[in-house]
Amino acid sequence: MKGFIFDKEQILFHPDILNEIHVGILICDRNGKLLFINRFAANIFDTAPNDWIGHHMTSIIPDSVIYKALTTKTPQIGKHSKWKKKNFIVDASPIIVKNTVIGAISTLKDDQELQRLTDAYEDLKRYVNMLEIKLEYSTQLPYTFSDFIVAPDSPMCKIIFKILKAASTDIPILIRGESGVGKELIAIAIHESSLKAEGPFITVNCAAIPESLMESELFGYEEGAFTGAKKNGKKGKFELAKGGSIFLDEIGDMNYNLQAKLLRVLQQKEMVRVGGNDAIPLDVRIITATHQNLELMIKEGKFREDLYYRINGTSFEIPPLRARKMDIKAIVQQTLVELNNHYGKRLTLSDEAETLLINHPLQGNVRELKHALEHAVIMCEYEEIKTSDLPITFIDKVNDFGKQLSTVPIKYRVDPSDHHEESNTLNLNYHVGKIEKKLIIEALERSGYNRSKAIKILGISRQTFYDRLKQYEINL
Ligand SMILES: Nc1ncnc2c1ncn2[C@@H]1O[C@H](COP(=O)(O)OP(=O)(O)OP(=O)(O)O)[C@@H](O)[C@H]1O
Repeated sequence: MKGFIFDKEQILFHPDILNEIHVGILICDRNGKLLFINRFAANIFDTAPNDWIGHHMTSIIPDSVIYKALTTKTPQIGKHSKWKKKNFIVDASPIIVKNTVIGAISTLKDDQELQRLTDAYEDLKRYVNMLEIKLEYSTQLPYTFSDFIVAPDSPMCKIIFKILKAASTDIPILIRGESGVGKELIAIAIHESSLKAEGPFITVNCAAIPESLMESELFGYEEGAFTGAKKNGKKGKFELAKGGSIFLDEIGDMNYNLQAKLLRVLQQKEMVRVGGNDAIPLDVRIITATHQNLELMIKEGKFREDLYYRINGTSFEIPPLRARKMDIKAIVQQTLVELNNHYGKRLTLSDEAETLLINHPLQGNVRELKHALEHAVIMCEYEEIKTSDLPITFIDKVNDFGKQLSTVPIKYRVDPSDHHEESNTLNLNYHVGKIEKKLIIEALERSGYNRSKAIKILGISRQTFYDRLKQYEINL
């Protein structure tokens, strides 16, 4: 036990009680002599406690707040104070017994500590805010849609409720909408809230699988069905999805002849493996998606009308992200929290960057938005994401889209020629590489990061495409 004489009384306590806390404490007597200083305060003042105890406050800290509280007999709250370039906040109060001031006490908080606490508080507030948003619509939306971020006042909420009604039946569902709006995410949620939730969820991207392989991919094959066929044959996606759901993504890209085979399978509720004879019963929920106008394709003779009616028990159109700006905000907010956690950062978004995101055409929808944000989080070197941290091509698109947009100041546009490294070189590979990379990124963005479409746009083979992604470190 240690202590001090206070107003002729010996006061004893264990010093750790006041030394372990992250707030400085000073106590002085009725004459202004320092009686006690805890470790935190001593650190702020860069002194050893014993060097100061017994000295008059005015001799150690001229204009000290504690002395002012003592002499004016009035509490001094939230006073900013400075000591050798260190800023801190001081609260001080006289100690009054039986109407007589017998001393004073003050607390000191390091301004940096205050900053740290404010930052932590802001982080926590953002997190709570995000949880509140989640909670608000999670009371309305079922857990199966927990990954699907929507604002509480989003038009998507109504659509989701309708989807859920359909999900609980066996009816085939067609999901429509631009690339990247979340059709696959919705298909997963439909499966999870369906009667077949316990079974597998199998995805087939009808645009990505070469036509020649599609039939065996879907329906499987028997041993010896064709050259290169595996021993014992192979199960198709429909067989793999048994008891669960099959999600036929980009159904509009399915070859016309195969459409007829698919229709037969759906009508007869059974299928036969390529090169086989035995009928295998079909026990799957059918969910399809497309970004194409199937009705127009039917008129143009590119999509079978009978298949259209078979897959379209009911259909839902997911609006593009630019048509539901409240969702952009909600997605940005939550994605930033997730990215900060992932990259160990504590970044916030500047107003300019937020304005740009909200006014962006976002042709690649949520996928494009998330990619742009991740790029910005990785590139950002300070505490706030600026417009210039977003990908150049992304900024260019908003400028092209809305030249009238006064909200995106021209100063935020980054000119690629600003990067002078090696710009004087005539090395052909260097320049060809730069152009190739730019074209690949452009194709990816135009296709809403749909690889198959990007490959088509670029007119290169899948292998070359993936080789280039690796070579230019383009992460998808
Ligand atoms: N509302 C949302 N909340 C959170 N993430 C979303 C949302 N919508 C889409 N995403 C994310 O955006 C990306 C694209 O979503 P998804 O693949 O489901 O879109 P899609 O419409 O099926 O695209 P495509 O037609 O190109 O296949 C995924 O990473 C998905 O998780």
